[in-house]
Amino acid sequence: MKTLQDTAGPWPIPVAPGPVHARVEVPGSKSETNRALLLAALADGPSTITGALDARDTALMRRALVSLGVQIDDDAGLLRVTPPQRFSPAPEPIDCGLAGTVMRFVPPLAALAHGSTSFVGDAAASVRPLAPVLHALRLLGATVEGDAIPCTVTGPELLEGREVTIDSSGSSQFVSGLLLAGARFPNGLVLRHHSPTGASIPSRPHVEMTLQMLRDRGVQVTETEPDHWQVLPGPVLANDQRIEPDLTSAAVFLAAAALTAGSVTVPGWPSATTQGGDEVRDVLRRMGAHVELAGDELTVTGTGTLRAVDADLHGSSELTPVVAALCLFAEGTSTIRGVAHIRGHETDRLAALETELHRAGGNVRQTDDGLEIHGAGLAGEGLRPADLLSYADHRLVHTAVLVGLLVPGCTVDDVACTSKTINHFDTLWSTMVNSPEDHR
Ligand SMILES: O=C(O)C1=C[C@@H](OP(=O)(O)O)[C@@H](O)[C@H](O)C1
Ligand SMILES: C=C(OP(=O)(O)O)C(=O)O
Repeated sequence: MKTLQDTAGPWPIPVAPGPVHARVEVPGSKSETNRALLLAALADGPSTITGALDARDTALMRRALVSLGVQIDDDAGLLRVTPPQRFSPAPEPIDCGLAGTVMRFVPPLAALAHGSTSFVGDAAASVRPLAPVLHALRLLGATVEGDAIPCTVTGPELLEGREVTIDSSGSSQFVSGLLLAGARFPNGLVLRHHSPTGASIPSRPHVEMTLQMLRDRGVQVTETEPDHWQVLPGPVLANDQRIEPDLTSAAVFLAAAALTAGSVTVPGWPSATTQGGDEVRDVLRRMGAHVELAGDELTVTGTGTLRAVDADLHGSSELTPVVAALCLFAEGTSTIRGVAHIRGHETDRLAALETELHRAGGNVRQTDDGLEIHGAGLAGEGLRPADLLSYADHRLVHTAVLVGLLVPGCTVDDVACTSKTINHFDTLWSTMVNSPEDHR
């Protein structure tokens, strides 16, 4: 089996030899891990984190925090995080890679260091929106050069501001990043979202995740009215956190069951969660799959029927690339709506999905806020083998492997970019596709 290490060129996507039957242990949530790391760095004493995701985005977060003076020890997967007395400016530019959570969550923390910290990233990072966070830091009293990656944040002796209004319709991470550090600003934080066009904050469950993790650490944060938060200044209490599996990462594996009339089980599924990826259960059910949560095991069983769906993914926009692949094989015309802002994700996902699904013969059109997909049915009528492109976007690889699962002869150019959220994705995927039935 070819793995990332020996794959230089396009990766031949494994074709389903029949129904996929597998049990897949999905790594920890990127969103929870990076919040837990950041909050541990801001805490009043050492914290531990178990089940943390170990992938590129979390490695970048760890390195960023260490360069600001945080100590992180890895004891066979148990992370011990010890905050410094006071953050020190990073001696070298902080590499954000293509991680939204690093580029939006770390600058507010860097503003607490007295001195200058620079931020750099992958080529595509510089077109991801960041200005609202940097604008807020200026209002709070930091000096900021730049409006995107690369940029430099210089913290004063004391941040004197308190009230900021930003437009967070481009990403929920703007609000999350400011709220996460808010209790450590000397005057706390009063934060409002206001969009001149009336556009709302996307990926709302991620804001709930931020609020819940703050409250779990004793931070007093209230949503005084819709889109208006107040964070009181005070300590962030150290704690010990266990990270849930990443439910958005799980989606691509579960989708394989729906596409092949197979059955995929993901253990560790939380009964209650703030992860937007949990929405995948509802989408799969509405498309015709059988979805069952027994204890903490989620099993999706394909029924051989895949119905078109009208899916508003405004709250769970990360799911769009996987849902788009499912819609490609559905019976009838599907609509994905509410996700205009994913043009600012790792790539312009609406344009990329339109182009790549076309490449495989799909009948797909991007709309103002989503996609319209005329499904080819599970028989894949009219679809053809294609050399699919990923645009350095891990979730475009997820789309590609689902297309190639049913359309023999497809490749994807950069399977290695999946390491953003899943290490060794190619091995995990090939193993799942080729699992013998008795390995359920
Ligand atoms: O806060 C977070 O951890 C995230 C928020 C969401 O961002 P957007 O609001 O930009 O969609 C999500 O898509 C991203 O993958 C992770
Ligand atoms: C949008 C995503 O990532 P990021 O955290 O970099 O915004 C994603 O993982 O789908």
